[in-house]
Amino acid sequence: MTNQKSNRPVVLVGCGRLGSAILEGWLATSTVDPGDLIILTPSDKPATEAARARGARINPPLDSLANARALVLAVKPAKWREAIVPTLDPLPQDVAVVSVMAGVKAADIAGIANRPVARVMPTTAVAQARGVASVWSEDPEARGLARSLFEAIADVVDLPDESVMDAATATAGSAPAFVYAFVQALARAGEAQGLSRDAAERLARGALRSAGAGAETGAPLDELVARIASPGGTTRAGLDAMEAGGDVQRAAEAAVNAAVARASEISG
Ligand SMILES: NC(=O)C1=CN([C@@H]2O[C@H](COP(=O)(O)OP(=O)(O)OC[C@H]3O[C@@H](n4cnc5c(N)ncnc54)[C@H](O)[C@@H]3O)[C@@H](O)[C@H]2O)C=CC1
Ligand SMILES: O=C(O)[C@@H]1CCC=N1
Repeated sequence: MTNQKSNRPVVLVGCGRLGSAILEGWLATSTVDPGDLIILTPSDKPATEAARARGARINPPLDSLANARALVLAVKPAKWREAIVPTLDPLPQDVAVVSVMAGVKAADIAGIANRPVARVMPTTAVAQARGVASVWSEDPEARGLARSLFEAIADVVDLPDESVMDAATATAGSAPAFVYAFVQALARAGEAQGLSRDAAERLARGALRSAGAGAETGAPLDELVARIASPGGTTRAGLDAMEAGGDVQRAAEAAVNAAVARASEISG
């Protein structure tokens, strides 16, 4: 049955840092059969080559898009119009446009694409099938399709309303960078206490990995803290110092609020 939904192509537009990560995750988890994958990209990347070797079509003639079921838009917010316009003529009317772009509103995309739109905000750990992805669409079919593309590579969080997508972008899409920045600050503090730079960075990176392993158990965050912080011990002393001036909460709020504000600027 050639017209079965699952056999219809998925088109990935843009194969940069996030597009490549999504592609790697799909290939690793067989979310999309490589034979059903079309990638539109101006620049070949290692992930694109790996996909080509497994049967994906890279920049085929645009009439190949005629039976597509989803078009995943993974370009920069400033580039999406020029990227999507050439695909609109061949794309079928029932294709879902799945945008992973920060800030760009579904209504703006629908206004040009004239197709159902879903928004997804993943982290790049989708490459290792360990991401998290917020999903929203007012169209139940597009939401379901977006979920199906991400649930094998991410913990999918359904958002009730598009208005919280910018908050989700700050709290997850951007947040691994915030966490890395904090871990880098920890390494610098350890260095200031006498560790070599190399040892401080390896230890801080290992701490991040250890924290990630704890997070993956699903235990509540305050319980994870309590497991490490012995009463009267070193961790409790460190936590008390961190919490005393409210600096950590302030830094988190500053980062999240600035990222949300930037998303609103992008959406215009
Ligand atoms: N990098 C990240 O951690 C995350 C990024 N995002 C979103 O993903 C989108 C892409 O971000 P990155 O991958 O970081 O950027 P990037 O700059 O690494 O990738 C963008 C890609 O789009 C390609 N491109 C440009 N014009 C094109 C066109 N007309 N047709 C097809 N491809 C075209 C470029 O060649 C480039 O490889 C952005 O909208 C961003 O908001 C969302 C969540 C996380
Ligand atoms: O920095 C950005 O704009 C994108 C969106 C979330 C992560 N990277």
